Amino acid sequence: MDNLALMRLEFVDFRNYERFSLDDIGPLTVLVGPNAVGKTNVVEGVSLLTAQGSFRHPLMSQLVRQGATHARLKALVVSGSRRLDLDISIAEGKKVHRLNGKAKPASELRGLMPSVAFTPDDLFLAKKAGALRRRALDDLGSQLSANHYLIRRDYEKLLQHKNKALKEGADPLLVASLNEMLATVGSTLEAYRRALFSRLLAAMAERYAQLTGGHEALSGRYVPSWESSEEPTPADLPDRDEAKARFEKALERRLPEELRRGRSLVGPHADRVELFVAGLAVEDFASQGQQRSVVLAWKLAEVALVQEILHQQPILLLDDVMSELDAARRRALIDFLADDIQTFVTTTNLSYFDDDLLARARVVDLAASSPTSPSRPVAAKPAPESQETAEFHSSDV
Ligand SMILES: Nc1ncnc2c1ncn2[C@@H]1O[C@H](COP(=O)(O)OP(=O)(O)OP(=O)(O)O)[C@@H](O)[C@H]1O
Repeated sequence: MDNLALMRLEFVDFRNYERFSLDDIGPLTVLVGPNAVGKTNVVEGVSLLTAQGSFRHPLMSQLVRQGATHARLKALVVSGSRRLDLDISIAEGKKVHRLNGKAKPASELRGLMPSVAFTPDDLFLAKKAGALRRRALDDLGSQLSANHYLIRRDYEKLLQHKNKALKEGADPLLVASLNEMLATVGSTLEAYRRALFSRLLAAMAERYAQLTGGHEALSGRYVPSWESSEEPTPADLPDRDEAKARFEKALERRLPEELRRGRSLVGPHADRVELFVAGLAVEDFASQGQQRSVVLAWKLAEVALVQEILHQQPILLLDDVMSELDAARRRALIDFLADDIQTFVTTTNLSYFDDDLLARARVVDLAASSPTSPSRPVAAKPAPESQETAEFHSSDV
């Protein structure tokens, strides 16, 4: 396994930071501070530099500090004698990625230094079988395979084009010709998603069993929008050619309805990613605790898949999730951190962490160096020896 490590971070005019830098980053960094100090912004910066995208899916302009014209993010990543300088500049709605000073398309950089983020919003992964689960699959797939990223991007462009045409009451012949392209691109995207979901599900089921003592089984299926959710199990899904043929038929069948309603009704944007605990749909039947275990299993499975497919340890970004988990699930997550996965954790309160973990962590108090909230001690636990502050200047917002 290749173990690239993030050694240095630097932001200029990114989110609330005029300047932020962190050096000599170790295996475990705990970013602590009160609400709105900029904890999520730091892990978002790491996500942009590593996953080449943000788990918040913001507009480009939102990343640039209010009042500034452009933002710059830099990271130094090292593995033995290998050294990578990653750099992103954002200005006028454009993002330029550089590797060792050379501009590169983001699609070439994905997977180089992958990361897995776990944020409170991920808890919604357990609540609905639609958009969020599809997006989580595509975000993971985009880091694991440049093709997944490109095919998803092409599909979204085509879909936008088709929706615009439908809205403007375009000629059915134009829509039919767009459908031809959609069938090819859409069935490929679906094939990527289905293959990825089947691997993710296997890893999730294993982790779910570990988290719950094996008392109940987690299962799931990927249901294409052209399929009835009542019938098939994943094993029954057809091969790629047959799937494309069925998708084409559904596009043809539903064209009159699409023309009438002015939007696209069938395709991977409407597929369902279904999950069941003991045979019952997670979003409808699972308890809050079961839903949290499902999400934790999903995230741990993402880490496992990155290791398995890219032979690379991902960086783990845990944004304010400790407060969302109960003691048992917190323990499970902390035990997982014992592995050699470079991790950033944000929290408002260090009491969620035990002494063992704090002893091996570097605790960075983001409030201590802020000009708007001058040095204050971190609450709840005595500051460990390694506690320090980051060098930064936040804006007045
Ligand atoms: N483009 C921007 N320019 C200036 N400030 C911004 C920009 N984007 C976000 N902010 C500000 O950054 C601040 C910190 O946000 P962040 O989400 O990192 O907080 P946090 O420390 O994670 O807080 P919480 O504990 O409440 O989640 C917020 O007050 C937000 O308004």
